[in-house]
Parts: sequence; structure tokens; C-alpha cells
Amino acid sequence: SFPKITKVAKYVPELVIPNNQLSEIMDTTDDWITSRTGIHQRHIATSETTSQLASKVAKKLVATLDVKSIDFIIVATMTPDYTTPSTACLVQQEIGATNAFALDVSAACSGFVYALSTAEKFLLSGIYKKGLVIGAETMSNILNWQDRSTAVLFGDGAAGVLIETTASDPMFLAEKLQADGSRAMALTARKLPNNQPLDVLSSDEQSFLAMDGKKIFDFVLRDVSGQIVTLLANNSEIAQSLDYVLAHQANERILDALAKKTKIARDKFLSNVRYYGNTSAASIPLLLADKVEDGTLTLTGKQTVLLTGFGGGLTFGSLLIKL
Ligand SMILES: O=C(O)C1CCN(c2ccc(-c3cc(CO)ccc3Cl)cn2)CC1
Repeated sequence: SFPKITKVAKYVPELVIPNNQLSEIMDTTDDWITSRTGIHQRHIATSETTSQLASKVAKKLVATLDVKSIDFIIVATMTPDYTTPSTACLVQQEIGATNAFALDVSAACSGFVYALSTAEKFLLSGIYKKGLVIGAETMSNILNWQDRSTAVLFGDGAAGVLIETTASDPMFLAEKLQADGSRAMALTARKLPNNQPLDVLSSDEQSFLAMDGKKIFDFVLRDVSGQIVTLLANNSEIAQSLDYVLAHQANERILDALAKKTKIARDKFLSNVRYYGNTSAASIPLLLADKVEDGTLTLTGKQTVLLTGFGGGLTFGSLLIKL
């Protein structure tokens, strides 16, 4: 039997900040934000850490299970509570999954796609049978709230899936995972200070999220669209029956551009960035959860979807799956 996503769950912090509230604390307007990004609001964690958001999702995913049957927990995040322990280990403790090994995946906005691909390989090995894959972020903690060009773009949230070896037909059909470290500096956050006494490197105070938006837009239009086109061309039969694209929810305009560049019908690109902003590794599972909730996605193995993540690293990854 084959690995399959059998459950999805989400959790977002209660506090909602609409664009108008941001224009009270920085020089921006609802008009600018909505027209340039499609974002109307974002959820902000005021007292919850990334591991606490992820744990809320994990608890929902295991609610109807014996938590001791979970073999692994993978958390994709670029805003971990600590360098160590991993956020996944904190989730393991929180839900009591004592038989699970736990690791974080650091691939920024491609994190969930990288983590899901990793989980599938764990299951295909036959050694493991069941795991949790969660994307979780508290982007609000790494933003420079004086910098209107980035502070308005991001939000907090978590969502994830239960994946297990139960399917009679393969769910994971094709994938392409890539990185381009030559443009690593296009999106950076939280450079850790060096403080050993022999330190010859100056400890750079660059700690807030910094983004070269133009460079990343170009990367998405050129490299990410190329990855999608090639993956679909190499799997043309599956591509014929493509129902939906669940792309990283960074910006509504980028979805317009991707649809044009890939020649995939725009209405196949699902979107919910308006409600959450860019939640990095949580954006694709949040979209998955919302679209299962509203019935667009049925989790009956009949729908062909493309998951595509892209962002910091620079990283990009696409998975063609039967959901
Ligand atoms: O002036 C404008 O229109 C601005 C121009 C700059 N903008 C950007 C630029 C880049 C991103 C972005 C970020 C990531 C990281 O998750 C991944 C993918 C993308 Cl495409 C999002 N917004 C906002 C509107």
C-alpha cells in the first residue's frame, strides 16, 4: 500500500489585524495592500509560540487516534521557538507522541512541500507507517514593524496533515525539489550573532526579516514557473487531469503571473492569502485545510493537485499528487 494524506487540520491565533489597523501604526493604506498583494487581514500570535500553534494542529490530527501510533513528527518552519530543541520535539512532548521521532525542516516557504516529500520517503521505506507533517509560523516575531514594505505582507498560523501508508493506489505521482543558494540573500531573517571570544567575524545585527521583493518576484516568474512547466510536461498524462494548483500564498498578483507563465487556467489556482497574509511554511497546508473544509477538495483520491512552494533559500518545490 501507498502513503496517503488522510486528515488535515489548521489553527490560527485569534487576533485578526485588518489592513486599516496597520495604517494606524505605519505609513500604508488598505488600498495599497489589497491592490498590490490581495491581503485584507492577517492573524497575529500575541502570546502563542510557533510550537504552540503547531501543537494545536497536532492535537486535532491525532484526536481520533492512539497517539502512540505516530512514528514521526515533521514541522516545517522558519520561525522555530529555539535552534534546539526542534519545534517538532516540543510538539511531540505536548501531544505525548512518545514513539515518534521529531525533526524540523528549514526551507522557508517551500518548507511544507519539502517536508511532505520527506515524509513520503519515510513511509515508502516501509520502516514507518504514520506521521504528522505540519507547517507553522509566527512571522510576526521576525518582522521589522517599522518597515511597511515587509510588515504588511506576513501573518502567523499553522496547519498540517496526517500521512499514513493506507492507500491502494499511489497518491504521490511526481515531484521536483530544487534550491538556488546563489540568491540566498534575497530573503533573510534572524542571522544568529557570533559571540565566542575569538570571534573575528563582526556579529551582524541583521535580525529582522529582509526581502528583495523584485528579485523574488523574478525568481518565481522565471525559475518556479519553469519548474512547474517541466514537471507537467514530464507527466503530461497526469497534467491533463490537473484540477487545482495550491501554490505558496505570498501574493495574489504572483498567482496571476504564474497562471499566465504556466498557461494553467487562473481559476485552478486556489487562494486564501486575503485572510492570512503570507504565512510562509503554513500557507499551503492552511489552503489545503480551508479547501477541504469548504468541500472544494474531497480527500477521496480522485482530484489531481499540484502543490508548489517557493521562497527563502532560495528554495522551490512542486509535488503532483492525487488527493
Ligand atoms: O510593490 C509591490 O507591489 C510589492 C512588491 C513586493 N511584494 C512581494 C514580493 C515578493 C513576495 C514573495 C515572498 C515570498 C516569501 O514567502 C515568496 C514569494 C514571493 Cl513572490 C511577496 N510580495 C509585495 C508587493
